[in-house]
Amino acid sequence: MYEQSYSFGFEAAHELADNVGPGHDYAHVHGHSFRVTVTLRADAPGPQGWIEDFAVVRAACDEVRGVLDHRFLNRVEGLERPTLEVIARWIFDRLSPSLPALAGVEVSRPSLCEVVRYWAS
Ligand SMILES: Nc1nc2c(c(=O)[nH]1)N=C([C@H](O)[C@H](O)COP(=O)(O)OP(=O)(O)OP(=O)(O)O)CN2
Ligand SMILES: [Zn+2]
Repeated sequence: MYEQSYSFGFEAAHELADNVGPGHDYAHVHGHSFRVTVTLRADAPGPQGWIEDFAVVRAACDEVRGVLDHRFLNRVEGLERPTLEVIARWIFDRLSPSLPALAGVEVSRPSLCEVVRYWAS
């Protein structure tokens, strides 16, 4: 089994007012630095000797980063409730058409030691 990973970061704001009571810290608009790691998996490399060209992975991730970086996530379609869990699944669904070997997406806030992983079952 082979795995290939690529990471990128983005900065964004959000609020989670629907998850908590009024006045709770999460209900106020606030920002985080997010770190994303996407993992591709294959039993064996393809005929070119790789799972996927890193340039292809980077280009797909750049497109996603462009939608998320310096944005208010609640206003991004599909991210109306922007928890790490929802963000991980949103990124997976956005990348999987162009990265067929995509196995999972990890989204973390390194400064808070908080990590969520979504894996295709
Ligand atoms: N399972 C999850 N739990 C929480 C999520 C999440 O996405 N998945 N998100 C949050 C909020 O985004 C919250 O803002 C996270 O911050 P928190 O852990 O409370 O840390 P602080 O904001 O207190 O850290 P600072 O040092 O003040 O930035 C909560 N839970
Ligand atoms: Zn938050």
